[in-house]
Amino acid sequence: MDSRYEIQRRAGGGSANASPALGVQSRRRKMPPRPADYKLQIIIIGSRGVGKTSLMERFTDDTFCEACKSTVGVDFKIKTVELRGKKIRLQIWDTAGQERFNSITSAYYRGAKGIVLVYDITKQETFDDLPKWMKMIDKYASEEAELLLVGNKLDCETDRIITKQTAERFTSRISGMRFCEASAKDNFNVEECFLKLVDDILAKNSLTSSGAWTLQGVESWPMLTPMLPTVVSSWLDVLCVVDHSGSTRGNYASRDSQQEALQQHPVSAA
Ligand SMILES: Nc1nc2c(ncn2[C@@H]2O[C@H](COP(=O)(O)OP(=O)(O)OP(=O)(O)O)[C@@H](O)[C@H]2O)c(=O)[nH]1
Repeated sequence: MDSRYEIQRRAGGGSANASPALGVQSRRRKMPPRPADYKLQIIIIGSRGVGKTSLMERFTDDTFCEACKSTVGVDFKIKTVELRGKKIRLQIWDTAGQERFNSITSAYYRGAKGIVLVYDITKQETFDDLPKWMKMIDKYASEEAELLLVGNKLDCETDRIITKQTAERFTSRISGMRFCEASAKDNFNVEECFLKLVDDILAKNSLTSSGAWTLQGVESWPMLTPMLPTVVSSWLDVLCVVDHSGSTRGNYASRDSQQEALQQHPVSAA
């Protein structure tokens, strides 16, 4: 197969009566965190119920939801990591697995530097669906995107249907695709998988080339900056806060609003 399947200002700071020690501490608190050097987008795709949201939430918040609602359209979360001496802000897009949302989710493939394709090791049909997802990748994603196949729900070993070897065989047919197994529930191998993907992206893209984005700060959004929670500072985050009343995650279920957003703020800098 040839195609590639926060600083809140603390009260007390600056008081003339404050002890010298407190003054030092207060000044320290005012030091802003070092800004991220780069921003990358990662998209998580795969069939319904395989654990895409769970993997994202485990990686970004270290939480697990036993009875999550199915994703509608797309959601995202932000996580900042340090790799290769650089601070990288990851924008992780979690897509709906239901086919009826494909027309919405497909618009998010193009800006992604990394694609996480997930199946459930206990559900044959989610593995059988992989070629269909590869077609989506071929059609909508950048050829430069790094691919990672994740067999999720490894805690359910006794119910395993898809062997590791079967998945490795599938992966070997796809140029450059990596494979790992993980459990969002047990927090097994989740961070490792994501970090490996990010490292691959960094290795492939020169950090100073157009392959990675130089972070654009919120300074260019003076009217909106006071509205932003700490973790939300890019233009796209601003857009989502406006749309979703302070939520740190976005959700676009409307194709019109999504297209409008993409037109006003192109996701890809390529
Ligand atoms: N045992 C086990 N259950 C998991 C794991 N990851 C997710 N689940 C469960 O699987 C179900 C679906 O998880 P989600 O994260 O919502 O799956 P999704 O792929 O985002 O689903 P859609 O949004 O419908 O596409 C939920 O009941 C989760 O609690 C895991 O690693 N192990």
